[in-house]
Amino acid sequence: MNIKVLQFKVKYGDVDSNVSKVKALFEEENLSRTDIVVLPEMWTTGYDLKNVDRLACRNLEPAKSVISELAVKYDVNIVAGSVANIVDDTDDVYNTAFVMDRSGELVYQYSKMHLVPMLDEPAYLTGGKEKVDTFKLDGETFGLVICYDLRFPELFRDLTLKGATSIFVVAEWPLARKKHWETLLAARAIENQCYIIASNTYGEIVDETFAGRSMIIGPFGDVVDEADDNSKATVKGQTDGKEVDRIRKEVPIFDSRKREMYHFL
Ligand SMILES: NC(=O)CCC(=O)C(=O)O
Repeated sequence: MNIKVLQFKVKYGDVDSNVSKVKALFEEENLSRTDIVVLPEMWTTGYDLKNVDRLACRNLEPAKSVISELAVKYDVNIVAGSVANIVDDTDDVYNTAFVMDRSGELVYQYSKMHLVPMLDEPAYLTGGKEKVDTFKLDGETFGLVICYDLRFPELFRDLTLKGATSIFVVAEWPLARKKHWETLLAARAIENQCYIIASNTYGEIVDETFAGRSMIIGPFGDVVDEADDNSKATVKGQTDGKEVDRIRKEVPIFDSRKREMYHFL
């Protein structure tokens, strides 16, 4: 699968501008041989949490329709990062990631379960109550987590044991913890012998500076491609199930596991 991760600067609290930017980026890219396009976390609003009740999508709209149209227009699957989202006529706002296939159909959605205290999410958002699951795009099995979830290896192991050979991490990860971002992404790839496809925003956005460094890491921990920490970029790479099989034969950790010896898994 040919993947493109779009690294761009999310505009704080300006849904219209962010939607226009995403449409323009799709227009700019040559997507004729791309299978999956990936966006970052909270791309419609940024971390404007004080206004999130007013800015949030409702049942993923209008973001879902925009992404659906782009998927059909460019014949591409889209891992549409995440958006602030309210379900039906409730008051709770979730940080919800979603995925649309080439025909513009919703394939998967997941609301972030680990809310990040360092960005004040628990004060404004409600944590997702559904477990993560895998989903298929063009016959390949994927997983998806959101930003702070990166610090919880249990999720990645769950997804890998359910058959994911590539896991997306959609994020707005601050520069202050860039080292953690790079190290944990590599660790999750190495320990699960899978591709990690990570999208982030960059630069100073009101009171936080984000780390950029969107990247694709292979199942042996090698960086396939990465963006720098302070500019717009497109990160490109391919996933290959045969490479995952090869690495898992070479270092057979899944055969060596001792499930009965672990307290939690
Ligand atoms: N948006 C996030 O979840 C940021 C996570 C973060 O800052 C960290 O884990 O460190």
